[in-house]
Parts: sequence; structure tokens; C-alpha cells
Amino acid sequence: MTKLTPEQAAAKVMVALDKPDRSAALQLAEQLQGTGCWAKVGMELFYAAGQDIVRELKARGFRVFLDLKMHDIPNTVRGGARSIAKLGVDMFNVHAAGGAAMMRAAVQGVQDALDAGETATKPLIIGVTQLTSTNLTTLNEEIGIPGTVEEAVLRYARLTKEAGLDGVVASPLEVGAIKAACGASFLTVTPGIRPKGADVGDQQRITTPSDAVKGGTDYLVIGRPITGAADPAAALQTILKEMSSSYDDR
Ligand SMILES: O=C(O)c1cc(=O)[nH]c(=O)n1[C@@H]1O[C@H](COP(=O)(O)O)[C@@H](O)[C@H]1O
Repeated sequence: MTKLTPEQAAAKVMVALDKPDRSAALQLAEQLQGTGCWAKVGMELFYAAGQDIVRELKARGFRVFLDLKMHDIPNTVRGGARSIAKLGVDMFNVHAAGGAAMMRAAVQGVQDALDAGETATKPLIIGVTQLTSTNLTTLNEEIGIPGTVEEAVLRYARLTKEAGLDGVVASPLEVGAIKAACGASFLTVTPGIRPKGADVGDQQRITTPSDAVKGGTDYLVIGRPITGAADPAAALQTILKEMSSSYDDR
């Protein structure tokens, strides 16, 4: 059992910069700069601010997770992945529900960019399993997938691994089962993080930062508990303190 240093804790945190424009995102990034945490750029920010925001965050020293959750036919995802790879992001994701051929196409798209000399950075590619905003009712009664949420997550995780991706997005509650099924080095990226007493919002499958660390997750994706705080830098520090006083069980 090893205790995380504050630096190790920060390197596991991906702050979701879910902001409506460039200046709001950069204002937030300024408060987080130098901590060692990642910046996650999702649909809200990317659709508003475009590729430049990724370059600006990279220039400020952030590792960037581009969260656009591609889900399309393989040929389109291959081209999309090539375009994303050119941007020099450190990680991006696709929906595992797009199937194995689609996920292999994402890997191929990155290879296309590397082969063409369009980038020197090989980003990690992550498959989104079952969104953390969903529960058993959503799965069984709305989407029509039978079985438990964990079974669905594991099915997606195995498929993602077979397709050659680096890991999955899932809830921190499912990390132990994913690692047992896919191996310790298969990455888990886990949103659904809520410090005790924080507003749950639209998330369904959640844990605290310390329980996520104890469960052995690789990365904690955290948005509103940090970005919605009156003092985001202080909120991050409180979370890092909680994480580093927990134990990493792996
Ligand atoms: O891929 C993701 O990042 C993601 C997958 C998922 O299943 N659930 C999920 O919440 N996310 C993202 O993680 C972030 C969570 O933000 P908060 O709920 O504000 O902490 C958001 O930017 C979501 O888009």
C-alpha cells in the first residue's frame, strides 16, 4: 500500500473545463496552472472555442484529454481520430457502443497521422462504456440492454481492450471489476466523483475522491465540484489532500 504524494494525486486529476467560451475556460485554467492536473476539453468548450483552446492549454503546460466521445461509422471515426491526433492531445475517447470495427478505426486514424508525420504525439485512446449519468433503469428499460450495469460495463471494457484501445471511461464503482477482467495496466478514467456533501447533479454512479483512489482508478475526472466552487483552486487542493491521505490499494 502506497500513499499518494500531492504531486501524484494531481497527476491523476482531470479537471473538466466545461465552460461556454475561451475566456471563461482560460480564466479557470489560470487558477489550476502549475498544479500538475490535466485539463479535459469537452463538447461545450470545444464546439464554442475550437482547436485553438487545445493549443492554448498545451502551451500553458496542461496535458489535455479531448472528450468528444466519437460514435459514428468506422471510416468517419478514422478520419476524426486523425484530425484529433494532429492537434497533439494526450488522450481522446470514443463510444465503445460504436463496436470493435469503429474502435479499431480510431486506432488506425491515429496511426495515419503518425505515418504522415502530422504529429509526434501518440494519444491514449479510451472507450466510453456506460455513461455515469445512467442507471439500471436506463440500461434495461430505455436502452434495452439486459443484465446489470457492471455486466454491460465489463462487456464494453473487454471489447475495448480487444480493439486495441488503452482503457475505458467508467464509474469508479466498476474499477475493481474492470482491472480483474482486463488487467491492471488497462486504464480506467472515472467521472462521477463527488466529495462528501457535494451536489450530485445528473450523475448516478458516484464515489468520493478518496474511495475512487482506494478503488485503484488511474484518473479521476472532476468538473462541477471544482469548476462550480467559489474558489476552484482551493476546491482542487481540498480534493488533492483527501486523495493523498487515502491509500492506493493496487
Ligand atoms: O467521458 C467523460 O468524460 C464522461 C463520461 C461519463 O460517463 N460521465 C461523465 O460525466 N463524463 C464527463 O465527465 C465530466 C463530469 O463532470 P462533473 O459531473 O461536473 O464532475 C463531464 O465533463 C462529463 O462530460
